[in-house]
Amino acid sequence: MAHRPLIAPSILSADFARLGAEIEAVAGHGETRADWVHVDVMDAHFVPNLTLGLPVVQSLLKHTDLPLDCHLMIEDPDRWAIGYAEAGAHNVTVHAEAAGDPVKLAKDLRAAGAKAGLSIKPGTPLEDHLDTLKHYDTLLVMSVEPGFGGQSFIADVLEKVRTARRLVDTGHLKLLVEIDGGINADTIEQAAEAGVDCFVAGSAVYGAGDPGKAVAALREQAARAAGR
Ligand SMILES: O=C(CO)[C@H](O)[C@H](O)COP(=O)(O)O
Repeated sequence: MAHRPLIAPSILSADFARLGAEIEAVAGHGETRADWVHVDVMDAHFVPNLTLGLPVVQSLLKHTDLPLDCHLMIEDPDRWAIGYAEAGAHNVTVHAEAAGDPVKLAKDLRAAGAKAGLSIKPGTPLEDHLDTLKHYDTLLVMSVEPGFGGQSFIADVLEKVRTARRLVDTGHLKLLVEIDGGINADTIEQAAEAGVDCFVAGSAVYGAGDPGKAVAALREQAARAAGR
């Protein structure tokens, strides 16, 4: 992995009444600028929480030039995901546990101009999806049970990261490995050492006094741990 670590602040931990300003806070210049903004779409069915949907994403896209990394924690993503791609989201990630035909969906998302991601919950084995990973641009490994920010990092999922990393580095796969849940100054190094490319961080960024500085610090820590 030659590129610098990507940091994607999760607006799940932002003030929802000030989303535009909260994204501005990580849209500065240089090291304080986030690489992507992670948008958690939750429907209160696939996960026990309700956040935001396509109309809010459409508004955010008008407000920022940062790439939106839309993580759909919803039932029936086969029906809803394409709208996010058509709206202009950079990545649209669906859950392996929720999608009926995730490979067809990935093809449709790419045809609509987005990067296609597959996400797996902590208890979902990567082995069940190895044959189809070539169809995706990102693999989002959940390191907490999806639904809420501020949970503790589940280190067991790093074995899935290591497996994916090996397959990418040996040329068997071409995707970015992303991790989401419990990423902070105490956990980011082990994730970086395991081979993560993109780190989603909610409370570690929006719970910090200066979200931009938190982005820079996390990126530097990950780069050091990964030897970049
Ligand atoms: O998808 C998520 C939860 O389902 C969030 O993106 C994630 O938990 C980020 O929050 P934190 O960094 O505080 O764990």
